[in-house]
Amino acid sequence: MGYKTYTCPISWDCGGCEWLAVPYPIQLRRKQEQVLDLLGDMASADGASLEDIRGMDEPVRYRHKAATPFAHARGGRVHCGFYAAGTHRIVPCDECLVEDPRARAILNMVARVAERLHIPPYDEDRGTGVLRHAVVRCGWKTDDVLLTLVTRVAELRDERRVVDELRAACPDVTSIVLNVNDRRTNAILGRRSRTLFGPGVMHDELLGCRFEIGPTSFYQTNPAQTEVLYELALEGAGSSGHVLDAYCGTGTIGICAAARSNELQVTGVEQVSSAVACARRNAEANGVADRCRFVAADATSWMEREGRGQHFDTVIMDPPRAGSTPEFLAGAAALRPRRIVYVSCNVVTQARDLEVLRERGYRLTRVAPVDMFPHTKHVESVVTLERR
Ligand SMILES: C[S@@+](CC[C@H](N)C(=O)[O-])C[C@H]1O[C@@H](n2cnc3c(N)ncnc32)[C@H](O)[C@@H]1O
Repeated sequence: MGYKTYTCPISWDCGGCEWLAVPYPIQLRRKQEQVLDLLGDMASADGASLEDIRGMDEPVRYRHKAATPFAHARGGRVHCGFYAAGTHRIVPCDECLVEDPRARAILNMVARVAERLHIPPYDEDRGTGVLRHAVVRCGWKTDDVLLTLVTRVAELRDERRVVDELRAACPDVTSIVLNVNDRRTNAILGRRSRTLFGPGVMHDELLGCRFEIGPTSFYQTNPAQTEVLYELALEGAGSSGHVLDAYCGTGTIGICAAARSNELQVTGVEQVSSAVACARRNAEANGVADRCRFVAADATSWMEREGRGQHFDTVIMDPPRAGSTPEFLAGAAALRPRRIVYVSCNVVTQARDLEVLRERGYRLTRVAPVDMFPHTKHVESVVTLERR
């Protein structure tokens, strides 16, 4: 790919791809250095290998999830796009370099339909209006496109017509869900969802397994690199024994592991109950339900209440950016699994948590950075630890 850079007409305003002007090989080098700074001392003290970051061949169109806020504009227009960096000013966008090309056109079309049908955008200062956000999830290996409309109210006026217009304007959309968020919050999604059209979920495939993903379930936004990330986690999981898949979302890592080896049994723990329901259906769909069990619980409470009495050969953990808790980490180490595989989207919190595991008898054996978000400063890393 050499040292070419990519251009985007709104890159100065949008703030989404803060490293767009930096050639991709240099972005990768910077991310590698970031991981080296944070984990290098631990890795060399433990004799672990710090591998080269795994990047993308062509770092464009990788985001299979896209979202937009909505706001009033002059003359009854509805604005949508990205928030300008550090503000809530909306920068319109016709086409985004890093998104699945279908996604932005659909989001813009939602704004046009809202204008035509006089659906008022949400006013975050006053807490009034209806349409807050729209989120599009596009399948990578499937043609599924799930559109979620996030509204302040539980019912849309003229709901049938809204759906008909959206379907006519966006024939790629295979499902439409209404998600209600009536809280004064920056969080996009609310807790209640209702299907307006189609199955209300999308499907995708990772490492040969098929997954159902609900509108409020976590699903990695870069599926191509997710396969790279999961391969690393599965190598750490081994091919037999009992695996704990903590912070499991819709069960993707554990199910891929179970599908690969009949000798593996999986327990997954996830706090979003609708994601756990998806995980159970996903285990059925992939023929591994007899060896996979999914529990809806806070990972720390589960570890303190139920985990303690169980035997696990491997713990895979993939917590959110804030990382895990000292209690979960202490509990995981007390189970004395042979290996712990820590998948992280925030190496700062990962480094903090790894220190706890090292103090409790584990040593790093492998550090493998992965670039899931080209043109941003974010880096993921998969760290494998073994009991000393
Ligand atoms: C980074 S995602 C990983 C999900 C999954 N491993 C995957 O690759 O799709 C983190 C997951 O942890 C869940 N989560 C966040 N806090 C949690 C907690 N305290 N207990 C259990 N799950 C939690 C989130 O809902 C999310 O599904």
